[in-house]
Amino acid sequence: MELEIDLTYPHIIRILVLESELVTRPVVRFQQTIFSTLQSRHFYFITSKTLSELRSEPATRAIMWELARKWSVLLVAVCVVLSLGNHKGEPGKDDYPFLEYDFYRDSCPQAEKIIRTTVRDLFNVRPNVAPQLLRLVFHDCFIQGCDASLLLDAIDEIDSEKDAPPNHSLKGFHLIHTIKSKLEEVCPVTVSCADILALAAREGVVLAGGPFYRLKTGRRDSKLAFREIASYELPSPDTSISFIRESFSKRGFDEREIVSLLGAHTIGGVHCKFFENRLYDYLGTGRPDPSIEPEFLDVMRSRCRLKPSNSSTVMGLMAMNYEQASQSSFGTQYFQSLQLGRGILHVDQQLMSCEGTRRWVHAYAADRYLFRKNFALSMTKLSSLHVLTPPLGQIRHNCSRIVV
Ligand code: HEM
Ligand SMILES: [Ca+2]
Repeated sequence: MELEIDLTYPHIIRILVLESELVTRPVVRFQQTIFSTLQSRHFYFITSKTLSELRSEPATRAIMWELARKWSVLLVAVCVVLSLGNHKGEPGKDDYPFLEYDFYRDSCPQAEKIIRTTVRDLFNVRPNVAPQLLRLVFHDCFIQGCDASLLLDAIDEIDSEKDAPPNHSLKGFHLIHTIKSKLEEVCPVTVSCADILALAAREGVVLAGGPFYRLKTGRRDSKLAFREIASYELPSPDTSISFIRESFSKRGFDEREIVSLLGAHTIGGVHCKFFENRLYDYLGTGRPDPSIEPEFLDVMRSRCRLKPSNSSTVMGLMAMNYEQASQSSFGTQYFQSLQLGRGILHVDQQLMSCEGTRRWVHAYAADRYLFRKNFALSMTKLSSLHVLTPPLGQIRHNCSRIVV
């Protein structure tokens, strides 16, 4: 067994115990801490806490004690909490076998760093890059997989997905372009746009207070775009819960994962046009959606007045800024709002309308670690859907055009 610690992110301690031979010598040194004999089982912990925060938490202390007792491991720093043991859906080393960790280690060793620092710089100027990137990766991966098909412009044979109605309100394409231009300067035609999208969105999540998740790389870019499929397969904000369940389950997501992914709606903004009908004329009744809590209905109506039409007004999905959407509230506040009938989009509030999803809303509202863990796992899965690997696909030079 081997212990690997990655300190790429200063505020994140990632500890990965890989299955292999039992090692009885000290294997790693971290802040004067020696980790020694470890046995059996595969662990993957992600923590977004600092060492002192970890030490002060009773839950963490209990886990450290449990580990120390069971495996005679001396742990001074460890691990909140992807729960102990292998959880269903937890990424193992054999998941997504066509991709690799650090795929560009030889061909472009600076790639991940360039992506990280560029997103950080952009975020420091305009924090709304984080939700923009996150939404882009969802809209790309949901349609024919994570292949950057979404980024192609309508030229020649390409029927651009950008022209599909559900994609009209997407923003942030220029961010991918900026990152790609920097990468082209150092490693021309090497790093795929699909990898840039996945890694940049992950960066955005971390910057917006969400959890870090590990991503393999090696995705290739598609030579096609799928406007028509995007038009009817991307869920509308007025979708029923049964359609959501069906379309996500076709892509391998269960209710636990669906509810966690919708936690992305903690950050970013929404145009009034996407929920106006709930405020004034729900399903043609001339009345508001009865599931909206009355006080919240007044607030939303005051922000999105019907006349003169205000449908281009944007309000925060959770009406909060990035300081508020910090680690403590990323997700939690979204789920607590749903419990109170304060979901903004119909699709959000729908999570409370059936038992299968409602129980996860309650679970995530009560336990932010559970949410962060499941969100991280679901994002890893979303970011690896139906990837293209050789001999399929290509590496584009410009993310909005195929190489001919
Ligand atoms: C049932 C599925 C979903 C529907 C119907 C839906 C719909 C929407 C709509 C209508 C908006 C507002 C767009 C605007 O006004 O410009 C939005 C925003 C957003 N969505 Fe979703 N969404 C869904 C799932 C997801 C998932 C799975 C993610 C990510 C994992 C996601 C991430 C976001 C983000 C981050 C924003 C804010 C974008 C920004 O501020 O630029 N959504 N979504
Ligand atoms: Ca795609």
